Amino acid sequence: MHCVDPKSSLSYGFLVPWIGKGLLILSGPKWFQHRRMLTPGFHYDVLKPYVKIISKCTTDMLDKWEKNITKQKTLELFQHVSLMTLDSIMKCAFSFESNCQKDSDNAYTNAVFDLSYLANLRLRHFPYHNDTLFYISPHGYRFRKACRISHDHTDKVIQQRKKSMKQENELEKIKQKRHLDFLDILLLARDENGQGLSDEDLRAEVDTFMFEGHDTTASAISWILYCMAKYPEHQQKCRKEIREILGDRQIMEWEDLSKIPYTTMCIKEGMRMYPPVPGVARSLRSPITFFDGRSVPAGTLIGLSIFGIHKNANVWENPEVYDPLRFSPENSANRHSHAFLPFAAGPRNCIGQNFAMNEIKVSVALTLNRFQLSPDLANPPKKIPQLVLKSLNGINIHIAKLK
Ligand code: HEM
Repeated sequence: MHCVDPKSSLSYGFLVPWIGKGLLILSGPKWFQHRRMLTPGFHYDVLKPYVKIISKCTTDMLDKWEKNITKQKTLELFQHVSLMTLDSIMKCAFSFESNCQKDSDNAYTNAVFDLSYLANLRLRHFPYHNDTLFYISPHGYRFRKACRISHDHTDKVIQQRKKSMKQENELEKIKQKRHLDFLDILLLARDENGQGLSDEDLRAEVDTFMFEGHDTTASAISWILYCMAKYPEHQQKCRKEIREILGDRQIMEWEDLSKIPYTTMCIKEGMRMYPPVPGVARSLRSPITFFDGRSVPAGTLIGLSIFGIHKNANVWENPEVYDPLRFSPENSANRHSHAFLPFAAGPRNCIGQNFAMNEIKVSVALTLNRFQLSPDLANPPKKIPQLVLKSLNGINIHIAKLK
């Protein structure tokens, strides 16, 4: 089961000083052991109560928008949505009240922005592959500073929980008070020898989930809302569907998630055109031969462009056209299972994909229920592939409050 191609140490190694050797980076038996240990953290019973939490986090974001409407003409989505997804991953996975949506300038999200920019810069700038050269450079200095901010943030979350667990001391008491969250699962996890996670492993997992759990979904939601702004006819259809199930309600419930098929198709088409994780890399364990006879030897570093796969004109007719009906059951039936890969595939696929889809559905539905979105034609986004897909000039739209 754990005989999968390892992550390329060149591309992922630059992330280690930041997110440590957590699930995203690990390979071999240790990855397998962690994956098995963490999978229960994404069980349906665990995810169910998160829908209300995410609804509340989205509502807090939308309330802020409503207040800002008169002050500013355009809204840069990514910064608002990042704070919302950070708020919700902290509340859901770590039961941590950060109030991060209250400050417009959050040290952790700013640090994540810097870290993903700098890790990507390092990968593309050959002299920076050398540790010493990188660390003595101004970029290396900024990277270390941002790492410290990020680690301080995660340490605070871990320490607070360890303290409260000591006080409560009994699992049953915790269970009665609230759902077992991801951090409980990490702290209570034991291997076959009864051994828990070391402090280093624990922090790596918290850092990994804190980052993976908010930056990716922020990218997904921002680009999907941008598509909604750009294609008003689809926006309107989604709104109609959403209002039919919500009625007078302002929050989404678990049962609603499966009742918005058109919106779900629009979400998928948004992720096809703007894949939040634009590519992955592997080091080949064994040689592969392609259908045309060409082959690549073992040990080769492979970069796989999810962005490119989603634009493959042999699979997607007119790939630059936004057409949610590509994802109707009829149109999807005969498509290759690996033609659409926002969450990758196989044993190293995204462990958080159900969490992510729920969060995207809730936030898109509640946003469209309350606001009319239109594009800022003077300032269209300029895509930049970092660890997640971002825009050089932000993702700007106009919003208007609906009755
Ligand atoms: C729209 C949102 C998301 C997208 C598009 C996405 C995409 C991906 C992709 C493409 C991978 C494979 C990476 C690789 O092979 O290098 C991955 C892995 C991973 N994702 Fe996500 N992800 C999302 C949300 C999340 C969330 C919400 C979490 C956690 C709560 C999460 C946690 C992880 C972890 C831990 C891995 C590594 C899994 C392993 O290797 O066993 N992701 N994700």
